[in-house]
Amino acid sequence: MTELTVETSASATPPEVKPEEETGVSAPEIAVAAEPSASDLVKSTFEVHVTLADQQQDPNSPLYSAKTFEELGLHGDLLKGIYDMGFTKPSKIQERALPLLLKDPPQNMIGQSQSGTGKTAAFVLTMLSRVDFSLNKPQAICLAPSRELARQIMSVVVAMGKFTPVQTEYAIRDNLPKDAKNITAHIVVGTPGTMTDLIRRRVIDTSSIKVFVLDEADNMLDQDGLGDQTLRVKNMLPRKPDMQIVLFSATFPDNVRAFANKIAPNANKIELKRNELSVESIRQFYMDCKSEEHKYDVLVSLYQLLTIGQSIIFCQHRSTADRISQRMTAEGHKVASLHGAKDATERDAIIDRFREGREKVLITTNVIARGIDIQQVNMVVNYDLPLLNERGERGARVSKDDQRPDIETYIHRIGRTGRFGRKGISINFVHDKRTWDQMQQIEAATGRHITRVETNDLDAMEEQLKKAMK
Ligand SMILES: Nc1ncnc2c1ncn2[C@@H]1O[C@H](COP(=O)(O)OP(=O)(O)OP(=O)(O)O)[C@@H](O)[C@H]1O
Repeated sequence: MTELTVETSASATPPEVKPEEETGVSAPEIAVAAEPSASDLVKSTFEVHVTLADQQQDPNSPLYSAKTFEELGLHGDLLKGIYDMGFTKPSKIQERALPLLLKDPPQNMIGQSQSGTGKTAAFVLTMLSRVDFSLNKPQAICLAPSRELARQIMSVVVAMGKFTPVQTEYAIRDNLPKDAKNITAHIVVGTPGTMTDLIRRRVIDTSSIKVFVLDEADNMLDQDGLGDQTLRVKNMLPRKPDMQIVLFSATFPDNVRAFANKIAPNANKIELKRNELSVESIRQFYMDCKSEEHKYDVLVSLYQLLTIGQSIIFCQHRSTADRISQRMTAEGHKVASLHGAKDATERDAIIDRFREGREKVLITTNVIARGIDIQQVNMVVNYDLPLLNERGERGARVSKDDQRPDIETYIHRIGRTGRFGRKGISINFVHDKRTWDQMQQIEAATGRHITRVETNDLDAMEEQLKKAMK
């Protein structure tokens, strides 16, 4: 391996790995308490349960925990990429997941960790370290639920693989010419519909694929949403024993977990406790609005606060996102709006401008509720709470009478702030008994308190929220 001289500012005191008392799960399992580290931005404490596929092995063994990137046996070019990105030591999830992901023979992984804790680097490193760069064929496929997230994942592949000869290609809509032939890139990142299309048309030859990654896996396997297409991709991959299937998300609701176990059999598992699904560094608030119309006035009164850092406003429908962004723009406020009805080029331009900080306020739908990592976002507003329809489906139209909040989407939405230990605030707008009840259900399910913010006294409101942002 190439020798590296690495400057690190970290004086990491590795947290102790503590054996867990009886957990009630048949396979070996431990709890790892993540302790605050002065040199690290990850200050939250949370527990993960590690369950090894091989029940003869001890998950408590140092073999399954890496306090440094060096001890993972990565190629020097990859280590260089990691340090070039400014990472000095593995985050909690990386510490636990990477030894399992990189082990030979390859094993499947179902990994859960809170939003903004570094799951992407874990699966990107897995793909990069398994690819044979001398073979010009696709060897790793990664699927994500939106083009925005696929593009972001690709930027991590490119940054981390900067010192390697890795070649990459997108499988996202309107990216390749219609007559594109035979992709020779090593790693292909995309959305399930376009990936299916490219494999079917034999533009992607899957015979050498050895790593299959699903980011936001619960969403990708959601049988009412992307599940069918994801399954189609999976079924077109070669059936070989060393195929590594890697599923990651911050949420794995019970109904998806069973399906995940089928898709990734005999997987090593890292799981979060049910009431530790969202990070502590996100302070959650709500505002009592008098009516649907009053929600707009309250949003406008927040404008100064929204632009202190950057903020994302989530609406249930594209039409609402368009309506409020047009109205705010007409009234002289600078806001951008992004949703799935816009064309690909426009979507790319909008998210890129927001990423560069050229737009401060982004009004959007669930399309970017998951995965998007923009560290300057310190505020998320749920203009509408995320809802499921009466059949428990997300993404489909929800009528006024539907009652159930979409807890998973809520957790992902607020996770757009408070990235990697940074502070962030989220504000829910409630305006009647129905939305109040929905918020109560969210509070109960996530186990995190949601504090009321004064809407009548603007100065008091600003003071309260500014304090929480510091
Ligand atoms: N070891 C590390 N050291 C420093 N920063 C890191 C490290 N690992 C990841 N990060 C940074 O942490 C941020 C969040 O990481 P990432 O986007 O992978 O989170 P995630 O767990 O996938 O979140 P989500 O569930 O929202 O998708 C990124 O900006 C990433 O660059």
